[in-house]
Amino acid sequence: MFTLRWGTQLSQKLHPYQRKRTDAVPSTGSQRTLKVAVVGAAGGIGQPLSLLLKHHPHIETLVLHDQENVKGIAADLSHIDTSAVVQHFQGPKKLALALKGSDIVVVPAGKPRKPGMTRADLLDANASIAVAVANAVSTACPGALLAFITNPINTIVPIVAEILKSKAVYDPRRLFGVTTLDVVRSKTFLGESIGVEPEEVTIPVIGGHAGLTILPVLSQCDPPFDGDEAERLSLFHRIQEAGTEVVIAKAGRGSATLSMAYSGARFVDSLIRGIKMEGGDEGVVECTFCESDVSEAKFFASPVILGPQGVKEHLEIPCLDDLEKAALKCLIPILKKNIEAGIKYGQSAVVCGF
Ligand SMILES: NC(=O)C1=CN([C@@H]2O[C@H](COP(=O)(O)OP(=O)(O)OC[C@H]3O[C@@H](n4cnc5c(N)ncnc54)[C@H](O)[C@@H]3O)[C@@H](O)[C@H]2O)C=CC1
Ligand SMILES: O=C([O-])CC(=O)C(=O)O
Repeated sequence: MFTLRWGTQLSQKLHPYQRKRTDAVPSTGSQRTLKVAVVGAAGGIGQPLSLLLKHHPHIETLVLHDQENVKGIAADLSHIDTSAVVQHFQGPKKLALALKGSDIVVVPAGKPRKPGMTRADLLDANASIAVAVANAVSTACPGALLAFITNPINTIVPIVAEILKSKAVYDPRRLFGVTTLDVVRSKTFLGESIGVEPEEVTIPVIGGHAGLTILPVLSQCDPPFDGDEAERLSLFHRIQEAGTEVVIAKAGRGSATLSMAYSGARFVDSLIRGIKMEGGDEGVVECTFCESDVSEAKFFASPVILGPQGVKEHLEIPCLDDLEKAALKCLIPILKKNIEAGIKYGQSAVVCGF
C-alpha cells in the first residue's frame, strides 16, 4: 500500500556540521492533536499540499481557507480514509474564524509568476494578502507557527514581521519563509550528478529565495560533490534558476506547484516534529528564511533546530569555499534591499491601518 514517509525519512539526514544535542526529549507518540490551516488551499500548491497534510498522523483538524470556494475540495479530501477532520472557509471575512486556535498556519495564497517576471514583480499582487493573513493571525492564533510560501519570500516575511510587531505578537521564532524547495531541488540535482539516491544527499541552502540570493553550499554536500569548477558553477546556476525553469516550461500557467506542495508538506512535518520533540539527539533541522543574526541581513535562510516554540537554535552559517564566500558577498546587498522594501511596506501598511 502507498504510504507517505513522514518523520525522519522525509526530512534531511543530520547535517555534517550539526552539533549533537543531549537535551532531547523522547517522542510523545502519534496522537492527533494539532490544528493546521492552509490559506490559499484551492490553488495549484494549496490543493496537493492539503492532500499531503490530510495523511499526516499528528493532524487532527485540517482547515482549508481560500478566497475562492473550497467546499468541494474539502468534501473531496474528507473522503480519504485518514481521520484528520477537514474544515473549509471562504473569503476575507472568514479568515480569522478559519485560523482560530491553529497550531500551524501555512500560506500558499497569492499570484504565481508568468514567464519574464521576477519574484519581486509579485510584490504588488501578494503583499496585501500577507498583511491580511498577519492581521488575522494576530487575533485568531497569535501563538501559531506561521509559514509563508507566498512570493517574494525575501520581502513578504519582513512585511509580516512588521504587521505582527504592530500588534505586539511578533515572535521571531515563529515566523518562517519556506525555502525547502531549494533544498529539495539541490538534493535532486546533486543526487543525479554524484550518482546516489537524492534522499541520501544532505546540503544546506542559505541566503534567500530568489535568483542570486539562493546559495547552495555545495562544499558541504554529503556525500561530497567533487565536480570541477565548470560543473560547480553550472549546478549552482541551475539551482538558483530552477524556479524559472518551471515557469518557462509551464508557459504562462504558473510556477512550481507539485514539488512545492511536497516541500511545504515536508516543512510542516518538520515543524510538527519540532512541536512533538521528535528529533532525537540531533533535533529537527531545516533551512528556512527567518529573522536571525547569523549574517549581515536581518532575515536569512540558514539551518535552524526546530522545537515546540519554533526556532530553538540558529546553527552557524556552514563553512564556505571561495566561490561560496563570493556568492554570499554578492547576495547580501540584494537581500538587504529586498528586506528593506518589506520593512517599509509593512510599516506603511501599519500607518495606513491595513
Ligand atoms: N516559496 C517557494 O518556494 C514557492 C513559492 N511559490 C509561490 O506560492 C504562491 C502560490 O502559488 P500557486 O499555488 O501556484 O498559485 P495559484 O494561483 O494556483 O493559487 C493561489 C491561491 O491563493 C488564493 N488566494 C489569493 N488571495 C487570497 C486571499 N487573500 N486569501 C485566501 N486565498 C487567496 C487563490 O484563490 C488561489 O486559490 C505564489 O506566490 C508563488 O510564487 C510557488 C512555488 C515555490
Ligand atoms: O519561481 C517561482 O516563481 C516559484 C518559486 O519560488 C520556485 O519555484 O522556487
